Amino acid sequence: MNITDKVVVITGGASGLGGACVDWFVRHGAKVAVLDRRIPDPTADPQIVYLEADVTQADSVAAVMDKIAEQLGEIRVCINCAGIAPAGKTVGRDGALALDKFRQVIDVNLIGSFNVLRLAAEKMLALEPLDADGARGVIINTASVAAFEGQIGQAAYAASKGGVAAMTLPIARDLGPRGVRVNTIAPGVFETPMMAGLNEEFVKPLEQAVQFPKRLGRAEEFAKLAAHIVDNDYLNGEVIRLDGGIRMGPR
Ligand SMILES: CCCCCCCCCCCCC[C@H](O)CC(=O)SCCNC(=O)CCNC(=O)[C@H](O)C(C)(C)COP(=O)(O)OP(=O)(O)OC[C@H]1O[C@@H](n2cnc3c(N)ncnc32)[C@H](O)[C@@H]1OP(=O)(O)O
Ligand SMILES: NC(=O)c1ccc[n+]([C@@H]2O[C@H](COP(=O)([O-])OP(=O)(O)OC[C@H]3O[C@@H](n4cnc5c(N)ncnc54)[C@H](O)[C@@H]3O)[C@@H](O)[C@H]2O)c1
Repeated sequence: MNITDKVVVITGGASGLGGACVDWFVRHGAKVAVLDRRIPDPTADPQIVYLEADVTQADSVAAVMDKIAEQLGEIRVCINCAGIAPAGKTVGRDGALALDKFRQVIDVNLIGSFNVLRLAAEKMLALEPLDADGARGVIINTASVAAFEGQIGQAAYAASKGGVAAMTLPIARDLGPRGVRVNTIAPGVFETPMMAGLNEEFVKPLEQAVQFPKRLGRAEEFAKLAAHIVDNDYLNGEVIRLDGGIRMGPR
């Protein structure tokens, strides 16, 4: 799908990987709607609309989708980057992990992603096809390598990202007949404010665990893959690791 003048909804676009996607898609001529719980001072850029919303809230996200369609036009791409990655051992020094802590991670990362994509897909399915294939839209979710090799303290996070990875194909099967492609990126370890939450002593082993290049990923490298997924009409139903070949150890 050619991205010029298309409307792209990016959750978590106020920071990190989502923010890099905002920059990339604006630079390549898209109209971008940022859905985030933290909104920076709205830019003067007419190509970007910032909308404050919590991805876990059904009604507010539905209202925001309506606003985006009214303000920017037909939603053709939805990129789910909003997420949290708190750590907590199943049983830590303070005893069993509080269930609400586990629930919150699932709520934001898994349920929040589904909440947004289901409403974006509903908008896409009502649109005219863009080409002879019948393409109507593209959805990209964000999992993590933790979905496959979660570390100590990542039970909740890994479960949430495992769910994001696992739902990719069934949602692609649901939406394929109506021309919407669904893929998921599973990033390795990327230089973002989220990673800054991890003690430096824990980051070094992760950097060393990357096969090549031995460094953290750059947010623009994530955006470049997201852009390729949108551009390549034959990519569908896939979870794509973007990780320099890292296979994480227990810690
Ligand atoms: C409440 C703690 C705040 C932690 C913030 C976490 C931010 C996470 C940011 C990640 C964002 C990127 C996510 C992305 O998808 C990619 C990845 O998944 S990269 C992998 C990210 N890894 C983690 O998030 C690991 C999470 N786990 C931990 O941080 C810890 O295990 C813990 C849950 C905080 C528990 O640690 P402790 O309470 O210290 O208990 P332990 O028994 O495990 O510690 C014993 C001993 O080992 C040392 N240690 C603990 N964790 C690590 C580690 N990850 N690397 C190296 N060493 C570790 C710990 O210091 C103890 O040493 P001691 O004090 O006994 O000398
Ligand atoms: N940074 C990494 O190494 C890495 C690796 C693998 C996967 N990921 C995933 O990539 C995504 C982006 O991570 P990042 O590193 O850019 O993090 P980040 O913390 O820089 O950005 C996350 C954004 O999501 C927003 N957000 C969080 N909860 C929200 C909610 N309930 N509603 C709306 N917005 C919400 C935050 O406000 C923030 O702007 C996350 O899903 C994360 O789990 C990150």
